[in-house]
Amino acid sequence: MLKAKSALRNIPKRMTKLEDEHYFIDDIVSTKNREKRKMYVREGKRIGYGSFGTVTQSYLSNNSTEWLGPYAIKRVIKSPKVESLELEILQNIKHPNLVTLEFFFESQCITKDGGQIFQKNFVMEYIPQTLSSEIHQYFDNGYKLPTKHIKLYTFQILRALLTLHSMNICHGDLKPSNILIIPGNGIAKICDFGSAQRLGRDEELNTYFCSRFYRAPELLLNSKNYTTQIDIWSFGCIIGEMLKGQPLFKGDNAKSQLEEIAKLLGRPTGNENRANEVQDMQRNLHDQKFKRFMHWFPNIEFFDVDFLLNVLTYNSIERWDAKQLMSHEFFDALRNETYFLPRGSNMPVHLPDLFNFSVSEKKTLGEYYGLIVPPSD
Ligand SMILES: Nc1ncnc2c1ncn2[C@@H]1O[C@H](COP(=O)(O)OP(=O)(O)OP(=O)(O)O)[C@@H](O)[C@H]1O
Repeated sequence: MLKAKSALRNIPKRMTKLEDEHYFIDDIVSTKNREKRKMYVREGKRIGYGSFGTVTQSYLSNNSTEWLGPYAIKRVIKSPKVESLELEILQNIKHPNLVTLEFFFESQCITKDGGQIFQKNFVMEYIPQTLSSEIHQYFDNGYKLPTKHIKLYTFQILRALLTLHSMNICHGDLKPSNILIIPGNGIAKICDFGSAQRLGRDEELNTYFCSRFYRAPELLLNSKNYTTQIDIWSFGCIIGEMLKGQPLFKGDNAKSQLEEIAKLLGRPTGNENRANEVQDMQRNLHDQKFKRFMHWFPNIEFFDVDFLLNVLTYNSIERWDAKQLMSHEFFDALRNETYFLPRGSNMPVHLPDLFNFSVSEKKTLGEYYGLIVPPSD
């Protein structure tokens, strides 16, 4: 893996290197019309160096004088056997809350010991901020993320998950650094489909994926029967992080990760029953779990605690899915008021269009559609 990583720093061989800063490729595919064309590529600063590849801020040109961009180019090693689900998702699922792929191309490079590495290059729209950097911007300066912003970004994450999950695809690595945001207009888009999996096939499922702090209890326990609900758990961890300014559960290994989770949720009894839980909660506000949530997340409303309880649930069947969560009172603030105040601004800005659901989204939402859109829509 180390060898591969150092090889990735080289300019790929099938591209003709013209000058230090740009090179020529003769078969770049546009996702708009699937046509192949010749283009120049100029790679700039490195913006991500993940476990699977590199991401650089880049520009493209038809003539090497006028440059289009910036774009983000993610370069990953191409497996000769496995077809890339990452490319399939980026190419085929167009959604306002999934990062847009503009072009892609293949390349190859030579390692120091003379081996050959084949690579895929995804040329995506460039979105300079992540939810992770946004959380830091606030908390490092002694502020909390405004509740409206939390609701705005999380609603869009759920909208993206609704579409992925309706295709039985789990993202598999949801975390704040994989949520790209545009703070000025409140847009959020999920990126990084490198760990995505299509579930429901009879193949042996991998349980070792997803960054530990965001890994669902069923994955920590090595269950082979997990569902797309593992992303909902990660989603809950993201909200927790937006509220607290740091990862909600920070274990050093799977066992201590489960212990951290138990500090908030209590120990799993093996017989969690959501219906009873709600009854208990309504009957007795001093319910232990509810009290712990209130203690961990002071200053949030009753309904917001209820929302979190529905997300951070051991039993993945009782954990609410994307459409149920989108219909929760937690998001009423987005249905009732159409403005928000971007960071560092005192001019309210119109919320992005959150409810312009496509035909297939409406079909997936079914009876929930009426509960999710604002009354006048
Ligand atoms: N379209 C984009 N625009 C701007 N930045 C991006 C874009 N895509 C990815 N990035 C940045 O690059 C980082 C790494 O990208 P990505 O997660 O896709 O790669 P990875 O190798 O799977 O990384 P990791 O192992 O950290 O998940 C992201 O966390 C994000 O900060």
